[in-house]
Amino acid sequence: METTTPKVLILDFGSQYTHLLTFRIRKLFIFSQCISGTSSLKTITDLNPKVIILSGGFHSEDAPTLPNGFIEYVESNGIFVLGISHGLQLLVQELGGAVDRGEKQEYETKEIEVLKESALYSGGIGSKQSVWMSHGDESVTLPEGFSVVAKSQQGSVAAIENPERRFYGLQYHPEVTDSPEGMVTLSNFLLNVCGITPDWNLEDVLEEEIRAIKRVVGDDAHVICAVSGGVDSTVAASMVYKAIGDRLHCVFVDNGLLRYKEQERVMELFGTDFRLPVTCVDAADIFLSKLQGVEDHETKREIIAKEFSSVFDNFSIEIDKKIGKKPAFLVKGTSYRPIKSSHGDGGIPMDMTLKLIEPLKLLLKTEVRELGKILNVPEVFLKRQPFPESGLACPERGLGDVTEGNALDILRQVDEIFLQSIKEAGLYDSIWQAFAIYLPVKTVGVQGDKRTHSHAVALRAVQDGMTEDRYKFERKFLVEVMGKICNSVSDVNRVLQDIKW
Ligand SMILES: Nc1ncnc2c1ncn2[C@@H]1O[C@H](COP(=O)(O)OP(=O)(O)OP(=O)(O)O)[C@@H](O)[C@H]1O
Repeated sequence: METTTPKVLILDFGSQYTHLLTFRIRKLFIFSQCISGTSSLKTITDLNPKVIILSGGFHSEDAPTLPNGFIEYVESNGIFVLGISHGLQLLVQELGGAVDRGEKQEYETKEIEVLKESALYSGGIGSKQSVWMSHGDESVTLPEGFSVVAKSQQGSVAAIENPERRFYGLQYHPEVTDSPEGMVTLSNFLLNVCGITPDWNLEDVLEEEIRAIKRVVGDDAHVICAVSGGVDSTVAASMVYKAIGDRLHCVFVDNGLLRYKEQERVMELFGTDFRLPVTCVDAADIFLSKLQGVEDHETKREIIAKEFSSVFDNFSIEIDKKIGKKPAFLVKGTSYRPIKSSHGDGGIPMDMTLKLIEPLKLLLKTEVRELGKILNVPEVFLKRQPFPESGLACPERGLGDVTEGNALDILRQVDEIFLQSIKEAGLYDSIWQAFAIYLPVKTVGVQGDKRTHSHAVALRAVQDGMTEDRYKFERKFLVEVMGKICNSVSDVNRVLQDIKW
């Protein structure tokens, strides 16, 4: 079975829920993949999907449209198409219908009524249901051959279909929990309407990836795996180890941008909890000297990527000296991540002589964790919260020149107090990612009985990596942590809470 060819291809037109949709469909044991709504027809046809979902998004004059020849391609290949929200309107327009800036703008939970029998609403869905609507435009004229399957309370179109031509549309978001019967509707569509067999599972993914790694690497070549101590690279390393055994050489780089005592902690984890062959390269001085005085995020990223590349190239030369065989490949653990991720990096591109292998790049972090369980990776790795490749210099953690004064020291101490307090309160496993942010500004405060002119820092915690919702701490917890930070980290007199939406 092909486990990495998507049966469902989602064209992303910018909705905040698109990645949730990808995840929810995979939870139905159907492999779905999301690509940009501006992708070319060739990119789409190369992926050879059985179903295409046009995601929601924002309507504007220059919003992307479907590529030329899209309708001819899907119809001549028997591909089913489902438009969701903005995607429904795109479909309507593309097929000759009309969409207008509606009077009935709906951004809330609404009741819809199913008006006719449809395979979309079989399996015990009531004729009335609550759904999450999020749209300003509405379809005023449907293309020929379409019928309205459901309407909202306000009388606007909620679901449409043209079964003969395999086109369907939902004006609401079935993937969010505010549409309680949405997942049954999606499952009806994929299983009953499109006839997809729900047979995707991570055991098969693992087997297929191991076969692919063996095929690419061959019987002789050696491989470097860049491990950060995080979930993804540990799982990737375990997977590659299973495929090629001792021809794998793992490297952990201390780039001077790691968290408090991270080098010792990670090396201890690899030494005691999980015996992978890991070498630690201390490159802190070189990374920090290159970053000196740099404030621009993009420049920081480029410098970090370049230095990582040269560390990996040098490591392969060292291995060559030791065993007389130069590794030809570099494995990275990069997993699939929502574009608007709080993670910060989005994967740093590398320029190296080594050929890159990213065996997890189509899997979501929750899926990587599942895969890790199958591979018996210890829980202590699997439960670790994500930490970006550019570390404390990531644009969301260290603003401005992170080498200035004691910025990194401050950031490490504040981050450590925050994370330890979260662990002591038993909250670590309920939070997707929590971290401190260094702000390059000084504020006036009163500490003890003297006025101080010290740094402000911020704290951020994300509840869920998919929706990016913030974690809602109890006020008492925050007051205590903030007090602890101001009392024990010299040079900090103000702590803010980051509640970025
Ligand atoms: N300090 C480091 N030393 C060696 N490799 C690293 C280091 N930091 C990141 N990497 C490599 O870069 C990849 C991408 O890092 P990033 O943190 O952005 O993504 P990730 O998918 O969360 O990975 P992980 O869960 O392994 O940290 C990692 O999977 C790993 O292969």
